[in-house]
Amino acid sequence: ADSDVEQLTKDPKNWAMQSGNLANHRYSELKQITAQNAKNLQVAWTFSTGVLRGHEGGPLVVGDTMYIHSPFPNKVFALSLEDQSIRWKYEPKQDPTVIPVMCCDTVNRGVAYANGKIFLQQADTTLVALDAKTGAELWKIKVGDPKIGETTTNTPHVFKDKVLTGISGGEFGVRGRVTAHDINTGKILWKAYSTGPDNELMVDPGRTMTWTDGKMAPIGPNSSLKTWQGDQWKLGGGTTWGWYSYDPATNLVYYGTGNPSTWNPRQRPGDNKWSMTIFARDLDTGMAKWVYQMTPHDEWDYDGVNEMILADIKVKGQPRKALVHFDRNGFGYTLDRVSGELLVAEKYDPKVNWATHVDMKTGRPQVVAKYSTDKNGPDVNSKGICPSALGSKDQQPASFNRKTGLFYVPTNHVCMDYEPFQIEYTAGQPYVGSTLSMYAAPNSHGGLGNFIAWDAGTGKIVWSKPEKFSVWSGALSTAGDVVFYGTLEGYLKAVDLNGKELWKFKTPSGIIGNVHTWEYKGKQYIGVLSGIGGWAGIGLAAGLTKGTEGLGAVGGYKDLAKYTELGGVLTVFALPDR
Ligand SMILES: O=C(O)c1cc(C(=O)O)c2c(n1)C(=O)C(=O)c1cc(C(=O)O)[nH]c1-2
Repeated sequence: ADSDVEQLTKDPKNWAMQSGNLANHRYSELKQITAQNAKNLQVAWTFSTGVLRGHEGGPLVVGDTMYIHSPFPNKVFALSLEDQSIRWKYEPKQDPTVIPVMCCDTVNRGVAYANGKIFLQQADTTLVALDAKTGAELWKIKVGDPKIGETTTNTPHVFKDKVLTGISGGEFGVRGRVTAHDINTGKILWKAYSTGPDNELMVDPGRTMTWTDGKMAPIGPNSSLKTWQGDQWKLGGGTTWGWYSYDPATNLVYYGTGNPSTWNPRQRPGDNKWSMTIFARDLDTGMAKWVYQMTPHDEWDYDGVNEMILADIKVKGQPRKALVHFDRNGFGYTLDRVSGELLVAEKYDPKVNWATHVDMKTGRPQVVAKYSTDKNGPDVNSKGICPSALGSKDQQPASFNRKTGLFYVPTNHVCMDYEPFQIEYTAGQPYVGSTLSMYAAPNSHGGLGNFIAWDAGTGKIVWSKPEKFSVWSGALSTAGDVVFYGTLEGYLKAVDLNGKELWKFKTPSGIIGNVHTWEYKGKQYIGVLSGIGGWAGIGLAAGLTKGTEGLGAVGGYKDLAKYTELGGVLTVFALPDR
């Protein structure tokens, strides 16, 4: 039977999934807080998680209870919304040797809820189900092995009667996959890899389709194996640490795969399928209906895992069941989510220079030779590549506003120098093979970020608001015509539908969490986790100082230390009582 999660997300008083609903909208129908009164927002209450390092994701609200998570050691708190008392607290025991095999800070993107259970995906790859009333463990299962660099950071995704887990470790030669579990027992129902033989990919060579020559065509046999040398696919990456979505009408689940391992592209000739790919799979069987590879043979670390947003919008004048995806590679993609057809692929940061455009017939980006780190070769520093390896956007999810039909997108405005080198694989050791430095996009406003509004039907930027740092926080838009996002300095900001700043508040630490909203006893609240970290904040989070450390992020974001310090705190806002 289906779980209650879909029903719970239909009541805007709840915030029952990390992204608000199955379609990853990050949009709320609540409208007590409006563009007119947002300037009056005040702090209602705060809560410290007691954990330092980066706080991604956000709490869930179901009924009168809030569920708050933390980064490693992955604590979970159930708070009463009545008096903020702690109903229960859960803290798993985990071996801290997992910390050094997490590429981009000890982040966790939050818990999931369904049928009276809380699902937590721990850093050490344990998926645990807790009783939402008591915090008691109901079952747990380990989905990976940190000894070979496998960790988990993404939220578990509950769709219907299943909970889906991903895997991280593209920087350690981990072989990506998605695993579907029974929500009642944790039992594995299917497991689908990103690379390898057809049966392990869970594809049907004759029926799994992809965009070829301006139309959909079957992928054919050995579609992944053919695109790797020897058995390199076994260490091939394509990890699955992003934000998935699900469409009940088609029963398809959508997610993206990350970079191929290693970052030295000369070592892995071929298209490296199906890394950097959007998968559409039948939720019940796990079989792929269609796939689309955004960045064949990646040479820049443009992981394809960013959120898959399902939106019914007009594309070039025609109503479409679309999937919208802001890829790390700097292109905003609009696809038909039923068939997989490519509809729009345009740059959502005008500084993107590694490719001139996406060829709409082949679906392939047209790479500029000067920025090809493979052509330039190992031990050559390819300079001035935009975007940097963090992409024009990383994991920070955008909001789809069902009223305006537009997307509000937190972005990076960062370029890089990238120097690949030969690397040998050693299990559990970094398998990166590149030295990076990062800096604000040259000849622009000097900042490292923009917060933009995007029209996915035409592929055009509607407005762009410059930011000093990358916007590493998930956005929220509401029926009150307000858009919220957090900044790395620590401001929570409210802007109107034209991007005009209405209000801001400096929270205790830099924000990489996602803004969310709920209603309790007739009052609308806005909440956000602060706690600097993630890849952009890794210098502060892990105490690194050398510019090229943190894969180049330490140098790029060194000025953050002038604005903020570590510490995980939830800050909750509301309008004053009249
Ligand atoms: O390839 C991977 O498995 C993997 C995992 C993660 C992660 O799990 O956090 C990140 C990345 N890659 C990555 O490329 C990246 O830019 C990144 C940023 C962050 C973050 O939380 O700020 N995580 C990750």
